Amino acid sequence: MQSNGKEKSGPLSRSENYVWNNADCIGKGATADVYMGRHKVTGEVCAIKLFNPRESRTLAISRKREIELLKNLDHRNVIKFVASEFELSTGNEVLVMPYCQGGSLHTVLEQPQYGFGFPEEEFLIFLGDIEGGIEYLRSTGIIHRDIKPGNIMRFIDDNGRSVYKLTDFGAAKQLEHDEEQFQSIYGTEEYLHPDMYQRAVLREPGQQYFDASVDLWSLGCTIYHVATGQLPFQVYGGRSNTAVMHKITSEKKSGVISAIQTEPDGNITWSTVLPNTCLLPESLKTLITPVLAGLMETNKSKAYTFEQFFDQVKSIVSRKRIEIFLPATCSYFVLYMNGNDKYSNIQEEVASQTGVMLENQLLLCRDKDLRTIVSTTDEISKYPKIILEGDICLFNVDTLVETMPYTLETVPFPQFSLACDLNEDVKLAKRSSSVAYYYEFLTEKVVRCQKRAKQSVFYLREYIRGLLNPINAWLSETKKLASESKRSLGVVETSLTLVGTMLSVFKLTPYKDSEKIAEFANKGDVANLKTGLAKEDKRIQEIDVYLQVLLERIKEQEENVTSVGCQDESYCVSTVRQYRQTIHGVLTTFGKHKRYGELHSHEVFIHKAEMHKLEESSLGLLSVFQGCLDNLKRVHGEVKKHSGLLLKHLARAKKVEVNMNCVIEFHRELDVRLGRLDATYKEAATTLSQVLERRSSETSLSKPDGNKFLVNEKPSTRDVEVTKSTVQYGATDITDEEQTSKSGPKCKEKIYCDLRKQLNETRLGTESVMKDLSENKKSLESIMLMLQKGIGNPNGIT
Ligand SMILES: Nc1ncnc2c1ncn2[C@@H]1O[C@H](COP(=O)(O)OP(=O)(O)OP(=O)(O)O)[C@@H](O)[C@H]1O
Repeated sequence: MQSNGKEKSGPLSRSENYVWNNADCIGKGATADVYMGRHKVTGEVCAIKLFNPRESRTLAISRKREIELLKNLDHRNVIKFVASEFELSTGNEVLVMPYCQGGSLHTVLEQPQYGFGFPEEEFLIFLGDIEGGIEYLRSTGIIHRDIKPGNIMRFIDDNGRSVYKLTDFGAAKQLEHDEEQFQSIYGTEEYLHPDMYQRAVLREPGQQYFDASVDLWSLGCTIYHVATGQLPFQVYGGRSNTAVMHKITSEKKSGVISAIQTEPDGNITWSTVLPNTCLLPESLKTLITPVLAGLMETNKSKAYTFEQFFDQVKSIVSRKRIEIFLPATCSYFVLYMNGNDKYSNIQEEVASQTGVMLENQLLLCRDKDLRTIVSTTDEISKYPKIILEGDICLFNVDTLVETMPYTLETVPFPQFSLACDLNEDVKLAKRSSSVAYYYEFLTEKVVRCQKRAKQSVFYLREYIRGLLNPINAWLSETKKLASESKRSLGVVETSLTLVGTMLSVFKLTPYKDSEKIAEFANKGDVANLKTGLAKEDKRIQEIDVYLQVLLERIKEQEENVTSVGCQDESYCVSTVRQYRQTIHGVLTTFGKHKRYGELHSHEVFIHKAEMHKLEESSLGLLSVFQGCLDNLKRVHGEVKKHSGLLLKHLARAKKVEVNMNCVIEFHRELDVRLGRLDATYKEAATTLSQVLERRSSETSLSKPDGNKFLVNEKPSTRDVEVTKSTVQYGATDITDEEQTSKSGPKCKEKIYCDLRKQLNETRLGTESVMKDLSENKKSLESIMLMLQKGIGNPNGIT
């Protein structure tokens, strides 16, 4: 029948409070037609289920049961009962429900864009909703008995988000208790438990009683359908091939989640995994596969219980999703982590998904080491949004690892034909449209991977710069620190030498460590520190040269990656989208032609032209996609080269960091030892000062002959040597001989006074040095802090 181009409004039907147009039929089921209607007063849109007037006794029972059950149900994932009324003109009962704009899941899955299943986000919404609905039914003791996409509605909420709702409770049953069994058979072939299939479809005696678990099998088939866009069990010849269908479902091994026969009496391809064309990330597939296997399981001891199903699904949908880009393969992968997992769990999951060992993992969130953003003890649920929303890259710091770009599962377009078979052509156009949607998805992915791959090189470079730039700044600080330390060491050395000499000259035996101090001051630690300081000076020079060369090399590499690959990524995607829309347009035309039934010559001409367009567009789309894929390979090559070089630079940067840490460690140690020397000095100086003071007073009180002191405190030969060679007492050089000759008390008093003055001055000198030292200590601490902040891992190489 050909359209005359005029749309006619159908006759109106009414119930007490609702009105609907008979042309607005939105669905037809075995027992009823469903219309879009409105409330007579409020105008609110609703779905009116008009039950078949010529219903059998069984159908009448099922209608009553559906209405009674629905009245008592109230859950966001179960269709709501609004009213039950009677059509005014016929007296037929109608059930009024909220209108679900998205139609049934069956209609949704029929759309070409879902030809390969739901994308990740929508799939998770569906999974959570169906679990919620079934768990609610279970809590009210109801089994649905006809779970399938046709009985799940897609409601679109105010935010545009899908809410899936179970509907059609015509086959549902209220059980008295959990284990209750029943005999009646309901359900839809493709989703039917094999035992029920045997009775309902094969009409064989088989099992007499069934329990609530039949819903689980149907649920498994439905989830599989949503995840892949196809039924799990497909036999050649479809519904008519009932024997093989029953055979595969009842004889399949545990773990098998799909079985396909493509030729008459042909082999069956069993599979324990989801197909490669499935759009879900590998990690989600891994989580969902055991659930599917547990649901579609005939062996009761291995089959999932409702509780297992609820627990598993709740755990899956509540997981935290972390997307990580892997420049080595130019692909990304997704982690599904528990909220209470920690950083180490991420590392383990990354290792299991990529094979990159824990110690070789460098996880960058943009240009920062992930560990500088989150603490290793933080729970993932507390992670900032930036981490859960992407922009994380994984580098393998083991640069020797060879990598390949990842491969994508391609799907062929169907064979085009000019035979003008209207039924077949619609199928062909529909398949082409699905394939076009699939390539659109892949193109977006490929283009995104190129972009992220280039970004990852940029981020890696910035990360290395982030390590090196502060070192550069610290270097000049450290140089200042080194010269300060040198000065301090000089002053401390002089002070200690002075004190040591005084101790020796005056043979202050009551001061027990005098010998030790003198030796320590003149030969020991100070000398070591001086040598160490000179060595560190040299090391600083070397770091400086190395660092400047490294920064220069990193700069040279800049900009090289951005020039490869698709230059205008959005253009590639929009071109593919345009081709896909054209293909979809052909499907619409072919659908119209099919409805016409037969075509006149001009329409045949149009039909053929459209078929030609279909072929052209498919080829055009494939060529754009192929171009993007080739570009991805080029980008991979460049990224591999550049990230390889940068990772070598990173290893060098880590060496610089280690050397820098040594320098800082040395200064820290120097600081401690100078402090120790100061303490020694102070102790000695105090004792000396006291002794000198005492002697000064004793001398002024004593007789002119003060030899007593000198006899007792004559310096040893070694001390005299030291005194001769190294010490100046103020303006006058004092030697042993001179001391003996200038032995009058006045002279001695003066000497003691001078010495105390000198000591005091030295003491003030060292105090200011110590002040400098404490300043140095502060800048040392701030360098350490910067180092920790900048490098994030003060323990050296990861
Ligand atoms: N609330 C609704 N909003 C929008 N469309 C609806 C709604 N309820 C039902 N439909 C559409 O009507 C179709 C038939 O509805 P329903 O499944 O309730 O009828 P049925 O006769 O019980 O079906 P079955 O053949 O499964 O027994 C659905 O597949 C769906 O496309």
